[in-house]
Amino acid sequence: MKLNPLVSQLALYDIANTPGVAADVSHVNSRAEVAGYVGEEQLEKALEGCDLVIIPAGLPRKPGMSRDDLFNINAGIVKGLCSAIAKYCPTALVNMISNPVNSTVPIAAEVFKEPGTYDEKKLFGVTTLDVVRAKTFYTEKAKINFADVNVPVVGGHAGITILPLFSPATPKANLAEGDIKVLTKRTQEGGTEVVEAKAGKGSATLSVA
Ligand SMILES: NC(=O)c1ccc[n+]([C@@H]2O[C@H](COP(=O)([O-])OP(=O)(O)OC[C@H]3O[C@@H](n4cnc5c(N)ncnc54)[C@H](O)[C@@H]3O)[C@@H](O)[C@H]2O)c1
Ligand SMILES: O=C(O)C[C@H](O)C(=O)O
Repeated sequence: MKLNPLVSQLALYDIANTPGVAADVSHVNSRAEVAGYVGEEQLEKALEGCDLVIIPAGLPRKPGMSRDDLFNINAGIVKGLCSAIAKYCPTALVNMISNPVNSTVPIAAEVFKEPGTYDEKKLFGVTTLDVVRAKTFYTEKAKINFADVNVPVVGGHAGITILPLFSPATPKANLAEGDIKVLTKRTQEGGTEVVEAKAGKGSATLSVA
């Protein structure tokens, strides 16, 4: 976001350690001014005037966990943040990263419906990672150039709800049905692949960006 030329102000909010992250990010050479806010008492200031709110707050999975196992803790965190969004920047676009995305997006919708600020065109679950993975695995298997590869992915962001569509993928590669099954499964399990490789030290962060 700091590198995005459309961003003029970047407000970082966390319950801890924001000043350090904000100082670090502020040194990226782009026009966006960076401010760090820490703790609930500064949430109002962080959100005031925001056009876009990106929510990556909450627990990541550990090996052996499903995204649903994060529900109890992350649902509460998302609910709190969305209530504040409804109050302090009710017209902002909201990008939900916190898992389980299949549940945190509907939670956000319900929170926004209460004060009447819900707009289905302004609430998004972040599933770009599924597209990134599908493109990478397809490109490697098809032995084609990475430029201009397109693989649509529909559905949600957990296991079999992630549905990569390799048949209409371009450029066409005419992969065997068995290969498509393997690529589909690997895309659906991409998050688990990273969580297991990180062995308890978090989930995907680099491929997301
Ligand atoms: N949708 C996706 O593509 C995608 C990709 C990667 C991670 N995730 C999800 O994003 C979430 C965060 O993952 P991570 O690896 O960045 O975890 P992390 O532990 O590195 O960061 C989570 C941050 O949330 C903060 N936090 C906790 N409660 C908060 C609150 N009430 N308000 C604001 N901040 C709060 C923590 O202090 C921490 O800094 C997880 O649920 C993870 O599963 C989703
Ligand atoms: O898999 C996870 O827990 C994190 C994220 O949703 C991912 O797809 O990498």
